[in-house]
Amino acid sequence: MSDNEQNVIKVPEPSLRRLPWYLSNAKLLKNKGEHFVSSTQISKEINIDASQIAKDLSYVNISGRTRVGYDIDDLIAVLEDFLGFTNMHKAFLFGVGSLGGALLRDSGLNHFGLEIVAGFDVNPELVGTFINGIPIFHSDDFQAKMLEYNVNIGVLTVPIEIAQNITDKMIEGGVKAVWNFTPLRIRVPEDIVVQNTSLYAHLAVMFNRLNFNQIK
Ligand SMILES: NC(=O)c1ccc[n+]([C@@H]2O[C@H](COP(=O)([O-])OP(=O)(O)OC[C@H]3O[C@@H](n4cnc5c(N)ncnc54)[C@H](O)[C@@H]3O)[C@@H](O)[C@H]2O)c1
Repeated sequence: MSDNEQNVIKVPEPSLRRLPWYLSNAKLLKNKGEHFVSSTQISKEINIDASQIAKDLSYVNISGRTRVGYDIDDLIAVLEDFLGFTNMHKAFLFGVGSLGGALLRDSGLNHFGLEIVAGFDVNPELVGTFINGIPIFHSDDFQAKMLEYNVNIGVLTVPIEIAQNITDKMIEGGVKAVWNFTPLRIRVPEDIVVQNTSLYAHLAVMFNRLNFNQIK
């Protein structure tokens, strides 16, 4: 199997969500001077069953050595490559408000393979300015900018009322994946990837567990 084929395997979502944890953990152990890491070691650090870790890592093109485990440098390189963090994926962001502005300021996204190359807004105070070196254009200029930049991801941080409209425009312009931060379940054609992300959903889980622990 070639590396490219390996990368297009449809890995179950729970495994995909865990792989970045293994990556962070491997980096942490490397910084502590370790050269090898086993599933059992990772298991102790992040409290996930060792057999689950071994299964998750079986999706990745790496094999461990009996007793010593995985070479840390290899594990980091293979995970970064598999997760797509080594390829920069260019994106446009729509809605440079509190959340959109914060995402533009977050240089951390670059370490995870996402480079937001431009923001779009309608606010005249924002259009023509830069945040973190990233230019902000008027939404009306989106189509023209699509031809200029090689982008296939759109980050959606506009008010909910216009979320569908902006999504439709993005897709018409050639965007193939939408990272949707709005609470709207946007409708898209089948071949378009949507990732919904909500900080608030995680808060609800935290509050529920907190209340549960308090009455225990
Ligand atoms: N997923 C999360 O965890 C999370 C967290 C915070 C906010 N949100 C959502 O993100 C969205 C933005 O929230 P916010 O607090 O940043 O709002 P905000 O009002 O600060 O920002 C919205 C921005 O969109 C711009 N805008 C309006 N019309 C536009 C258009 N046609 N094209 C491009 N930009 C346009 C506005 O000028 C403004 O700058 C909302 O839908 C909100 O519900 C989600």
